[in-house]
Amino acid sequence: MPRSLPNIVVTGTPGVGKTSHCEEIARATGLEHVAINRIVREHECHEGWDDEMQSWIVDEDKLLDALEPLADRGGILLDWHACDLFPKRWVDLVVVLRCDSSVLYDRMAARGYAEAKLQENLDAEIMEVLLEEAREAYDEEIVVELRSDKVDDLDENVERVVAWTEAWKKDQARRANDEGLESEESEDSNAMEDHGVNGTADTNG
Ligand SMILES: Nc1ncnc2c1ncn2[C@@H]1O[C@H](COP(=O)(O)OP(=O)(O)OP(=O)(O)O)[C@@H](O)[C@H]1O
Repeated sequence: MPRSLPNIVVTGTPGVGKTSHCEEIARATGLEHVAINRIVREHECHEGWDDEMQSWIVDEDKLLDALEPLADRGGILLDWHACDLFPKRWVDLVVVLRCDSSVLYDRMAARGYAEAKLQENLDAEIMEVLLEEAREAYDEEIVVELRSDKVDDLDENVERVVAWTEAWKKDQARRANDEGLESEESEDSNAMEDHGVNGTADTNG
């Protein structure tokens, strides 16, 4: 069953602005912000807490099971610092947020991140780990890289995603309409055949 609302993955290194973006996009589009950390906690899709990295050790199978009904329904913003576990069929757009490393350092330091986590995240941002992961997992044309260094970037990015969402919805509605017309046409032609209008079978009988 085709979805009438898109699913969007918003990904990037911790601190790049995924939550801020998802909250604004959700407000502007009505899509549902699905913070994976919350789902992991609420549905217990984990094998415990990693103290050093200050994050859950995620059980991906359980997580995907918990997300599947939402993804099938459509209209969700998946907010997480990884993306390649989400099946391709769920995903219509992947937004990879990028941030200047000194800006990111300041954001993480302000949050009091442990040194190990801070360093690993900075390295990941510099090495473009998330961008690479997204490009390997999904078709090139659905992966967009957006800067998130300043508030103006955030506003601009939200506007772009809102415009994309509107265009996607229109396109999907047009397709559904075209398919509906096609199936009506084929029903009509079957009906005509059934009644011998189009065929030759009945003409002699
Ligand atoms: N484009 C931006 N310009 C200025 N500040 C920003 C921008 N994006 C995010 N911030 C700020 O950076 C901090 C981290 O943002 P946010 O929580 O949205 O990041 P995140 O990627 O969701 O992090 P995490 O993965 O740890 O949840 C917040 O204080 C937020 O206000």
